[in-house]
Amino acid sequence: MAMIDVRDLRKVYGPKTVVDGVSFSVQPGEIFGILGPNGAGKTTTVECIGGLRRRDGGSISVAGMDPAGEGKAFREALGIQLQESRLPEKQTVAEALQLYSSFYSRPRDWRELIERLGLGAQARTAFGKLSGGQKQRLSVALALIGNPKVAILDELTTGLDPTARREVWGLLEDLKGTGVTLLLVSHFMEEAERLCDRVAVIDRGRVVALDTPADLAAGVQADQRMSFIPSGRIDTVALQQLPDVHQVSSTGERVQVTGTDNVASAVIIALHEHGVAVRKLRVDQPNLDDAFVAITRNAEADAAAAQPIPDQSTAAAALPGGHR
Ligand SMILES: Nc1ncnc2c1ncn2[C@@H]1O[C@H](COP(=O)(O)OP(=O)(O)OP(=O)(O)O)[C@@H](O)[C@H]1O
Repeated sequence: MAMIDVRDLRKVYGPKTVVDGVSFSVQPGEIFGILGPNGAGKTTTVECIGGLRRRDGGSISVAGMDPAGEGKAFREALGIQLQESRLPEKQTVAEALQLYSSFYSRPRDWRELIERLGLGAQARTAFGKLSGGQKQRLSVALALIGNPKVAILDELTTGLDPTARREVWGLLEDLKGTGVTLLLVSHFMEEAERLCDRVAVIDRGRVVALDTPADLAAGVQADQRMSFIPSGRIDTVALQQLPDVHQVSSTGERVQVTGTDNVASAVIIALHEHGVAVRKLRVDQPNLDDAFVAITRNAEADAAAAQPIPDQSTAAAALPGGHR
């Protein structure tokens, strides 16, 4: 049975439908990512799943429970880290964690948790004195303190420096083996690629792609990119004419070439034939970042194509002095 099952979820604010038929299910122990542009409906979706917002349509099941009928068993099963967490300014890290521990029947050891999250030295620091990154780490700790079956982490590492980000990723990788199911909202493709078993891309309130990060990246019709420093002068016009090459450019002594899957070997062989070696070679395959850009660009084009063509007579009539 799925740990999270969302069917045809809808959420409306006034005249605006911000979640428009979202469906997906997450298996026990899976790390599932939700990606999407700003305002796509990601937070609204996970807040409905977490029982923090009332849905307007569809069904949700989390560990077999409906968040709309939320009770103690539901709160025990779920940990939520939200984009902005606010605690009393004077409450210390230790006090907050002890208080949150008391809400659960099987809490984690908070001392071990803050050590893992690099917050050990701040145990006696008041919330108001923590840096943005430290507040973020504390909010992750508060989401995990109850040993939840499901944790929802919304923009988990936003505001963290690269080292802290990697520490948090390490903690989640450790958690993965323990069977907890993680629902992760992220803007970082590297984070999703590294942590998530599968991701859903949400755009304008709809799921526009759902797959493993590797399969989403493999599905992108993007050029392969290579760059290198040639050992001698090269004829960029001749390079541009190779059948596998789409574009050649250069920055300083480094030459960038894009083209088909075969572009790297085609360029290396062609240059070798002219006695030029390729140094400091970099070849980039399309990644989740490319997939995200392609998927959301396609979704935008589909949405534009679906716009009704304005009725010319009405449009003209609406103009000052328009024909009636
Ligand atoms: N309480 C609210 N009342 C009215 N509109 C809202 C409310 N909360 C969110 N919205 C709107 O719903 C849409 C989706 O917002 P949501 O926060 O779910 O997007 P998101 O994908 O999480 O965005 P971001 O990546 O910027 O955090 C946005 O247009 C937002 O302005």
